[in-house]
Amino acid sequence: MTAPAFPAGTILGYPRIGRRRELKRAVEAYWAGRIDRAELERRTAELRSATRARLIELGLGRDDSALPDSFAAYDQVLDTALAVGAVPERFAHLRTADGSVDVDGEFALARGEAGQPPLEMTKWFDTNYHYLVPEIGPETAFGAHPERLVTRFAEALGEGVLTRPVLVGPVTLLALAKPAAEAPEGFRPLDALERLLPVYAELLARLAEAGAAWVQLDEPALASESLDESPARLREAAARAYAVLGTAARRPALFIATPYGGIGEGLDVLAAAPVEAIGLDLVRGELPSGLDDTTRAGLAGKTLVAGVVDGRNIWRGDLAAAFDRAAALDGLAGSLAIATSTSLQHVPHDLADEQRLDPRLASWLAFADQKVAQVATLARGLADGRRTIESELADASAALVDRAGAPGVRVPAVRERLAALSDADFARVAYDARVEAQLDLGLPELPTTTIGSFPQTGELRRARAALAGGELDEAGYRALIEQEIERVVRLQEELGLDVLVHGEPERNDMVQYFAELLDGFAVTEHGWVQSYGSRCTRPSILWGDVSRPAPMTVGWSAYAQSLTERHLKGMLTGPVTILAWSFVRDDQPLGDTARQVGLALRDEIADLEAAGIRIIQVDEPALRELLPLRRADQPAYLDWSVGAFRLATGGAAPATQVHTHLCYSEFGVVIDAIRGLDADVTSIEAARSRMEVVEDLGRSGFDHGVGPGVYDIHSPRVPGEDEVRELLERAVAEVPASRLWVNPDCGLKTRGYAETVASLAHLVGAARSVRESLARA
Ligand SMILES: CN1c2c(nc(N)[nH]c2=O)NC[C@@H]1CNc1ccc(C(=O)N[C@@H](CCC(=O)N[C@@H](CCC(=O)N[C@@H](CCC(=O)O)C(=O)O)C(=O)O)C(=O)O)cc1
Ligand SMILES: N[C@@H](CCS)C(=O)O
Ligand SMILES: [Zn+2]
Repeated sequence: MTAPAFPAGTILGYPRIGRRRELKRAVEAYWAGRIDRAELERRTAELRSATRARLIELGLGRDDSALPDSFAAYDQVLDTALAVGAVPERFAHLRTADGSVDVDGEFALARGEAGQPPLEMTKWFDTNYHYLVPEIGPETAFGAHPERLVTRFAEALGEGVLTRPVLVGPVTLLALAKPAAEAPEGFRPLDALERLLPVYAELLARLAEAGAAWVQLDEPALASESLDESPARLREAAARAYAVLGTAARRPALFIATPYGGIGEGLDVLAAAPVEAIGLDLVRGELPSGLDDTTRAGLAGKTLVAGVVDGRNIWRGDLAAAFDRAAALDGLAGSLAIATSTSLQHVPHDLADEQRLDPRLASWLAFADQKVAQVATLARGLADGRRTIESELADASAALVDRAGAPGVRVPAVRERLAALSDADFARVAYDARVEAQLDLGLPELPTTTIGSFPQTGELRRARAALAGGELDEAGYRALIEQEIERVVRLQEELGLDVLVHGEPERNDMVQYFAELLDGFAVTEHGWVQSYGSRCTRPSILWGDVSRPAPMTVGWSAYAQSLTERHLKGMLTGPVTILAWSFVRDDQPLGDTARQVGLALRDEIADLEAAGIRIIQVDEPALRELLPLRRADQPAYLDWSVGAFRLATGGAAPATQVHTHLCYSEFGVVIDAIRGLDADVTSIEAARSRMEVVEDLGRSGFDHGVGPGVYDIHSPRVPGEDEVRELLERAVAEVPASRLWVNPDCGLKTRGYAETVASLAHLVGAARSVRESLARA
């Protein structure tokens, strides 16, 4: 086909939450019954319209398919799964008369419904975004449901904007899916590719009919070596998929984007395929080199879309280097375009909204809107020559120089302390000796505990907002938090939990709370980024050397301990997670930064011990998330990440019981790293996957304490006592009871009190009943 011209500059996706979290507010109001469906539709349409207007204002083209339509009410993977009819059998009743699933059905899949747990949720590549895992089996009734895509395309066209619909590509959709419950042993979702392709072809035909000139298919699976399918099989699948889709009778031009890393030989496959544009992540991936003649010939007829503006962080970066990287590709393909390396969904909307950031720091930054403007600048430079954008390039370079020399970026005292570390600082005494030293904790068999947070009530959040706005003073805020801590402690005593927590009511977020108290970080006012569904976080900006000016959690933990005879577990966020969920400086290796955070936490642990806290949990839910997608990079990562955790905890006395907690990921591939953390007890998400991870841990020879989650806290569903007991019995079959803990999958901050109390009562009841049956055996 003769392709329409690809836009000179584009982005792979844009934040959809809204600059004031309009999407969050709309869907949560809908779920709470405060607005009806028509109002929900009205508000989401308004948000999309505002987004289009903004992107055009920032320099993207109105009528050249430069604007991606990357909207999703909950999740883009779920939207694509629904567009191809991949609805799990257990949710078949959600299909409407024409077989599609409407927005209510979509929310039911995402959030579960009575008696039916939701789709599993897990991390999207190495990001803090969570997608819903499609369930695919040989019987999955695929069918094209283009209505939503077409309606949104028409909505934009009605405003005179020619958008570029975005879908997750067929290879990635299947590579990220899990086998449906009823699939036979050994079935792999990618086996369903042949049946799925005609459905994608149908979607493309319908979009072409509606007038779409280009469609973007995201195939990040090609950039990952960490999926269940081998890179070779993924490439083979991509070759087949695009041979079929590329020769479909009626279709828009195809832009295959491959964000999150380099695709290596995947480029040969896409170059050979009958598609019109290929997007490369040139921030994480390499410039193509050593290409053979066939690949060169394939590229000659295509557009190469150079992803040189980093979609993953908020640094303004080296714009001149980005330009040169893109320009180096000139002549390699039929034409060249500029893009972001990934969707901008991982960064906040607009730096201009941040009035309280230090202006010097702000001059080093670029949020989504500034990155769109960077794309437009670079595209102009490619078209009109480098000299036409010389002043923008020079300004960005000057900001980089300013940043390198600014006070706080390199603090001698922090660097000297790091340089003086020795191996001994990274190790505690042997585990067996620690078990001995901890016997006087007097814990029962199968001790019960929670992961840290209790429900974050509206009252707490409002109080924090009032404190920030000056309507509530420090003393009033402290009194409220202490009142909440006391309530949570009493509740846990009544429920009969063995190891108590203070409930984390003082924390806006488990990373931001620490970032606000550590030197080297800045926080934003409006820098929200979608984490999953309607939930957002405000990643902090780690810009300088990190140190701890004062204790951060000791006051709250000591207060909670003073209220009870039981052990109170201190609660910290680990160095890897603090890095993973912040925007981290890019001017030194992550390992160096992680060790600085590790030292600050080490001091906090010493202060908690001095305050009489005997059990301390250091959460590392992001340990798996940061694992590099390329295997060659993984050993170095595992080395520094495990090292930073051990540095944080290595000073703890043998009698102090160190816990860690992991969630939101499949941990099979980092089992050795979990062992390497050498925590006395590891609590780990397990309920949704029915304890699979316990088997993995057993196989790996893991012989420390373990608390596989027996209550899935991601859904408002209250598990029955029998259900919890059954999960516990599975765990007891794999792990000696002497090492087993009983706890939920994760913290309870997103839950309401009613379901929390009921679920914890069942958890304690189930633990008691299993304890009794063990005693009888
Ligand atoms: C454990 N998880 C976390 C991840 N990343 C983090 N950085 N933090 C995490 O905890 N990644 C993996 C998972 C993802 N899970 C979640 C779970 C829950 C949320 C969540 O609930 N987010 C909240 C925002 C939390 C927050 O920062 N709250 C602040 C600000 C509160 C606020 O919005 N205030 C209002 C005013 C008050 C009012 O009237 O109610 C306002 O500003 O408008 C606080 O508590 O002070 C969310 O609402 O989405 C995220 C990730
Ligand atoms: N301590 C944290 C861990 C979440 S991953 C909490 O309970 O919310
Ligand atoms: Zn967790």
